[in-house]
Amino acid sequence: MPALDEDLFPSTPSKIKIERTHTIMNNRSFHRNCFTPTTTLFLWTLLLILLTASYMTIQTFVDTNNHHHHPIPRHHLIIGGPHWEKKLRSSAQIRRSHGISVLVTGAAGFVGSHVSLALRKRGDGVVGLDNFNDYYDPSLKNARRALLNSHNVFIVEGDINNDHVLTKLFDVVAFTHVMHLAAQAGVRYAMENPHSYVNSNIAGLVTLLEQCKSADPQPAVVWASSSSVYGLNDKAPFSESDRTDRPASLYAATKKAGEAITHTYNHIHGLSITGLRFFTVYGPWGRPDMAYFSFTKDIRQGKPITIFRGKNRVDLARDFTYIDDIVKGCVAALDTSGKSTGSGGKKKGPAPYRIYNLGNTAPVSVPTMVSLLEKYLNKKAKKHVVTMPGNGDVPFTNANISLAQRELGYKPTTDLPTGLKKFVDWYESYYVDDHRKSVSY
Ligand SMILES: O=C(O)[C@H]1O[C@H](OP(=O)(O)OP(=O)(O)OC[C@H]2O[C@@H](n3ccc(=O)[nH]c3=O)[C@H](O)[C@@H]2O)[C@H](O)[C@@H](O)[C@H]1O
Repeated sequence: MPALDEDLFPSTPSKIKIERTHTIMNNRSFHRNCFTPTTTLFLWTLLLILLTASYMTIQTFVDTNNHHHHPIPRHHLIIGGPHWEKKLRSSAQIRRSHGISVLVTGAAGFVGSHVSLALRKRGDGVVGLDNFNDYYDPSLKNARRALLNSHNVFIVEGDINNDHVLTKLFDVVAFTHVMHLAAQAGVRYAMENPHSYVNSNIAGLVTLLEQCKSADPQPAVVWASSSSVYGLNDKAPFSESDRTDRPASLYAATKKAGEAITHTYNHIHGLSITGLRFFTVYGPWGRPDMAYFSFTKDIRQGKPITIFRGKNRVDLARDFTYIDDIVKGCVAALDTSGKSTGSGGKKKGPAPYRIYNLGNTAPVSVPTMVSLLEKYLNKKAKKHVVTMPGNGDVPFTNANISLAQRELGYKPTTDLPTGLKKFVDWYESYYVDDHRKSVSY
C-alpha cells in the first residue's frame, strides 16, 4: 500500500481564472499610483515581455467545460516545458523487446490504474491522462496516482476534451496504442447529470479520435464500452451479435454511440478499433459509486442500504467481473489489436474493428452479493428492499464470452465470493487500518 503523502486541494478552473485577474488588477493600480509615466511604460513593457515569455514556456491548461466535474489541483496544471516532456518520455519508454507505448486515458480511475500498472510491470511504456474530476472522492484517484507514480507511471492532468493537452502528448510521444478508459460512468447518475455523459463519452471520445486519426503513426485504439448497451435485450447470455438498439439509460446510449462513432473512424480513417463491453467490474481500488462499494461502507457504519428489486419481486442480477480478469482482457485486446492503417488522417487500407464482451458468465443476484458482504464484514446489513425505480437499470446482465475467449484468450478465473473477499480486505486496509484516510466519499 503506497503512502498517501499528497494532500491535494482541487480548485475549479473558474477559481484559477478569477485569482489571476485579481493579481493583474492589483498590479495595475499599484503601478498607476506609484510611478512616473516613463517608468510605468518601461515596467509595462517588461511585464508584457515576461508574460509572453512565460506563456510560451509554461503553457497551462484550464478546462473550459463548466457543467461537469472538473476540479484540477493547481500544482498539476502545467503542461509542456522541458521538465514535463522529460517525465512524459521517461514514462512512455518501452523497457522490453516488442513492447508497446500506451496512452491510458482515465488512468487515475479504477480500471485505468490497474491496466496502467499491469502494462508497466511487463515493461511497456505507459502515460496516463486523467482530469481528476470529483464524480467520486478525488482523494482515491490521487492515491491511485501515488501508486502509479511509485512505479514511474506519469499521469498528465487534463481532459480528453482538451485538444491542446492531447496535441502536446502526441507531439512528444509516438504512442503505439491508446487505451481509452476515461468516461462518465454510472448508470443511474445519468438522470442527474446527463450532460456530463455527452461531454465525456461522446464529445471527449471524438476529440480523442480526431487526435488518433491525425497522429503519425496512428495508434491502435482499445476503449471501454459497456454491458449496458444490451439494454432491454432479454435473450441470455448476451452475445456481441445481439440487438443493442434499445438502451435503457443515457449512459448506455452514449456507450452505444461510442461504438458507432469509433466505427466511422475505423471506416474513414483506418483506425484499428477494439471496443470492450465490461460487465459490472469490481475489486480493490474500485469505484465508490458502485453498489458493492457503497454497501460495504454503509454496512460497516450500520447504515441502511437500499436493494432494488425487479418486477414481480424478481431479484436483480449482475455478471460481476473481477478487475484482474478485466485487466487480462484489456491487455490481450491491446496485444491483438492489429495496426491502424492511415497516415496524414487518410485511410490506407482496412483496419480491424472489433467488439468483445468481457464478463464473468456467472450472474449473481444483488441480495446474494449483499450476503457475501455481510459474511466478510461480519455484520448484518439493514436492508431496505424497494422496487427498481425507472432510472436506467436493467434486470440482469449475463455475458457470452466465447468470442473473447477465442480471439483474445480471455478466461475469467475469479468468482464473486473470491473477488469480493479481496475487495473487503483491500477496503479494510485502505480505509480502516490507515486512519489518515477519511471515509468521506
Ligand atoms: O456493466 C456495466 O456496463 C455497468 O456496470 C456498472 O453498473 P451496474 O451494473 O448498474 O453497477 P452498480 O451500480 O454497482 O449496481 C449493481 C446492482 O446493484 C443494484 N443497486 C445499486 C445501487 C443501490 O443502491 N441498490 C441496488 O440494488 C443495481 O440495481 C444493480 O442491479 C457500472 O457502475 C457502470 O458504470 C457500467 O460500467
